[in-house]
Amino acid sequence: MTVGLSLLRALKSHGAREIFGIPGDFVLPLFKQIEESAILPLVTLSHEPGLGFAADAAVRMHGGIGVTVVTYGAGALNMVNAVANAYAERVPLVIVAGCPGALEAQNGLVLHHQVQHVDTQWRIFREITCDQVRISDPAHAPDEIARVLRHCREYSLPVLIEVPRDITQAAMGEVPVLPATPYSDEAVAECADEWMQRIQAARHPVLVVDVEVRRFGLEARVAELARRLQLPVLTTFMGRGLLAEGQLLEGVQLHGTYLGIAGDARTTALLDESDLPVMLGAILSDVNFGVSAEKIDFRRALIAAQREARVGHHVYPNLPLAALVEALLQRIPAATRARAPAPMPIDAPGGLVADDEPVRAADVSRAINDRIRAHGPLPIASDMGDCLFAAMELLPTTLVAPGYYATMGYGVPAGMGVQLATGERSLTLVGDGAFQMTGLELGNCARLGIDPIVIVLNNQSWEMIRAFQPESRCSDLGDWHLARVADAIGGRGQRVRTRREFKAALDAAFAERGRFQLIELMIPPGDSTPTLKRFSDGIHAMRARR
Ligand SMILES: Cc1ncc(Cc2c([C@H](C)O)sc(CCOP(=O)(O)OP(=O)(O)O)c2C)c(N)n1
Ligand SMILES: [Mg+2]
Repeated sequence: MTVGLSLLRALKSHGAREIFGIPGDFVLPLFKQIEESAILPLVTLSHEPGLGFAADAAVRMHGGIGVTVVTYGAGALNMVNAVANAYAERVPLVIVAGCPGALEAQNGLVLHHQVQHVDTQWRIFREITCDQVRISDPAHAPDEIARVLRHCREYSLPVLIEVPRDITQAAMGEVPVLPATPYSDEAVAECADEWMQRIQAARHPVLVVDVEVRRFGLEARVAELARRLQLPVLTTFMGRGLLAEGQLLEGVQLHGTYLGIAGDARTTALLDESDLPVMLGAILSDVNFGVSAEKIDFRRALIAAQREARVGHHVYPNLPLAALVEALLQRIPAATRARAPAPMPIDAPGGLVADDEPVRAADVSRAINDRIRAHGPLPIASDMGDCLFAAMELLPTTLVAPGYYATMGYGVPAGMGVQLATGERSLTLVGDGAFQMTGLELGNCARLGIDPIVIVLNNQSWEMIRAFQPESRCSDLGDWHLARVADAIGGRGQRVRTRREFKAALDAAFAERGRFQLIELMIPPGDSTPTLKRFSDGIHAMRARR
């Protein structure tokens, strides 16, 4: 077997479902084997940032690992921001990057795509991946690749595999799937005992769930834990959309998303006034917890994330989240206790009034919630901008978004990745500024056989920038007539100004299959969702207090 085929088989055996790639001369030998072997389907897009975001969203939906294949230098370095997003948001993404062969790397000439050093790509990716391997010696490479792929899965973080272009055809053995990294059952039991003692002694415990619960496929088990513990449940900003699938919510007291000063006061109080936050898979980020008026004292919390568990000041290292969840479940009788009070109705506006009033940012969640109430949840991708705050106003539904890393450009490629991964039509929320960055990837939909629906909140500005710094004039973007752009690249564009037009356009978009749909909402400049307004008011108020 060749290096290329063995690597492709290994990616598949470790949970890859497809390859997102853009070729270049440093990876053409590998591309040839990808296409000839068809071990994994190949999806090509137009620009590496979009490629990385699409692969990120796909693996968030189907689990396993995501895979991108890019050329050396110009390709891989063009994807750095998308990989950084995956690292920050704990996404298991494999970057297979071409690199120079051994001989050409030493022939004394500076190579095309090379930067300061022939290893610059490697050095940059060490900062945004948890492990790396360069396949330079096929005799030892299988074990090294196995180690890297296990790290990708077990830490749910990106990894780099460099493939020198002169080695792709060399012979290499099978890459083993290593057994799970061992950990101490005793430590898990001791931690679970300690957590249970504290949970039973607490007066107002609250369960907070975040992205690692999905990354490790634990939503059903965590929902069962929530049912048995009978605790109120909150998601973090990043964890919005967790437990939203199907029956997961049965008997779970999901009270919505913690938004601190920007959220519903009763929901916020569940965490701010809790004497024991139990935080599963939580990233302690400013977006998740920085908007708390009462600075949360995490020393009184129980926190399990990044393969360790914390209790007060001490830490249990090398403790997988799945093992802890199972150990906790073993300590709680399955018999359901007295029904706990029903959760508070999730603060989700509905009831779009389809009249001739100008459409506003607040109407986005109203219209989508009406759709969810009438037709059930649907997978949603959101970009960064006020659209992400609109996504916080939605009823429980699957959501992929750069909730913590907060990069623009994620939405459109992510919505495409969602449909490519699940076959389900996705709905994407994106601002006009972010659409300008990666929106043209939609031109690939016809070739890929997908038909996502995209709602662009076109306020003709970087409105969030203006919200944070009103005096900035750099935020004006002008009118790009994005509905016409959609028509030009194979979709159907509808530009709407009133709420009546919005409702009609949304109904028409869902009614038509076979081409992507773009609804361009002409939002009045200066308008924003109530959630963004509360966030920015709250942040200004907190800054004023400091
Ligand atoms: C790649 C990238 N560049 C810059 C930013 C900074 C930034 C925001 C955050 C603060 O980092 S929000 C925002 C404006 C977004 O404009 P648009 O997509 O039109 O959405 P809206 O008009 O709803 O704001 C920028 C430039 C970013 N998050 N990501
Ligand atoms: Mg905008």
